[in-house]
Amino acid sequence: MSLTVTVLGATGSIGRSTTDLLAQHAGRFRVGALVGGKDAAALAKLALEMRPDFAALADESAGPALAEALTGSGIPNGAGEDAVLEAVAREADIVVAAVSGAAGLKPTHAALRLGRTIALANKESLVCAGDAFMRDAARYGARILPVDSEHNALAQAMGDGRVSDIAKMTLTASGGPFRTWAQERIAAASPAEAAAHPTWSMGMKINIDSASLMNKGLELIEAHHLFGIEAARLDVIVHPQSIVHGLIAWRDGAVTAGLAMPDMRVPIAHCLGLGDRLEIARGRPLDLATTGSLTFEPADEARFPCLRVARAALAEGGAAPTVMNAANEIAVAAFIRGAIPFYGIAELVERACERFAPVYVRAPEDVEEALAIDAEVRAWSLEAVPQARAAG
Ligand SMILES: NC(=O)C1=CN([C@@H]2O[C@H](COP(=O)(O)OP(=O)(O)OC[C@H]3O[C@@H](n4cnc5c(N)ncnc54)[C@H](OP(=O)(O)O)[C@@H]3O)[C@@H](O)[C@H]2O)C=CC1
Ligand SMILES: CC(=O)[C@@H](O)[C@H](O)COP(=O)(O)O
Ligand SMILES: [Mn+2]
Repeated sequence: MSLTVTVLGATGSIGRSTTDLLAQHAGRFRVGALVGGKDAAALAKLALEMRPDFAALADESAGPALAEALTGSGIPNGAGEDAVLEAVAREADIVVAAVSGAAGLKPTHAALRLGRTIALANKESLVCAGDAFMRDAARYGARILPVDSEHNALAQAMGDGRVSDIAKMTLTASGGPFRTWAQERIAAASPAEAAAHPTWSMGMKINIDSASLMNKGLELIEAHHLFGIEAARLDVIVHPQSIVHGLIAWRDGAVTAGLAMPDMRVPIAHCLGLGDRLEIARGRPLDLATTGSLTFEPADEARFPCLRVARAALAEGGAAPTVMNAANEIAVAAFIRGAIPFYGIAELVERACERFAPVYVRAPEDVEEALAIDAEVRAWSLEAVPQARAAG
């Protein structure tokens, strides 16, 4: 019997890698709902290829374009928040959560409340509302499978080991496009330069996060929630080849690691396989002899202050990660549209963390509270953008 897979963020980078795998293994999977943000043409094209049970866009105003593009196809569709929730409510064995940003939290949490198996790429859900999210996953019997390459590699490296036996869990970072750049050059970097990731093909927001190393900061917080491990036993190391994705040093000195070519279909296939290993057509097998050297170096928090800010938010706990994530999303969007320089991102995020630290001390009790804090910090950060520009 085939498994039904719903994809949130279907038209994005992770969404496309997922539907590529679903198409390759059409006998094993059927497509439940496909959900996108606002790109009606892209979702309609994908829906015509994949024949889902339902297609939905978050942006209500894009609904008529989607409906028109799917006229005569027989594919039910809709737009707006209710349509997205209707998509989530459709029967599914696996929900791939691949919306970008905290916008993914509500639909992913709705799937979680239905007790679904969730292949989670949307790390911002965990950064925004990690405690409540993981608590509700347990409460509603939802299984969370990590898609993020480092966390998936770490889950595989864990085997049946115990978290209490871990001495150190290390996430690798490619170092991003500015790994070897001097601080002055980074300060003047353009959005196009920041988006030129050296090893992975990804969406715009995560590309900028990788360039600032905020992505690795988000991932430390993600690992804390996924594995239930505290900050003191979490580490980051720069590994420019992106072949080793995560390492676990055990208390007896043994180290297990997860390796693969930098292709997101590998961790996605691991999640979709639910214990079976799926073949990936057109995948490049890892060949260490031709790869040559695997190199490692420490992360430089002076040139990449976002990593320092994220570590501080993780150490502080409470609502600090919620605040940090919201400010970062506004700052990244401001950088992309040219409103602030690259280091304006770290500056704005740090100011937001300082501003809100005394206001929100404890962790959000539920997802609704997390989203309320998120909205308040976004509004404040938007107001602060011109000041950040002057300061930068
Ligand atoms: N790309 C990668 O290799 C990796 C990504 N991740 C994580 O996965 C997530 C997705 O990343 P990526 O695929 O790169 O992002 P993309 O920007 O490529 O895709 C984002 C997707 O989300 C959709 N979307 C945007 N806003 C909404 C909304 N409000 N409701 C529903 N859908 C929405 C977009 O639709 P539309 O285009 O119509 O707006 C698009 O389908 C992120 O959290 C990222 O950190 C983690 C590891 C690796
Ligand atoms: C593919 C993936 O998992 C990304 O999150 C990746 O980690 C980004 O590369 P960086 O290591 O440069 O952040
Ligand atoms: Mn990652």
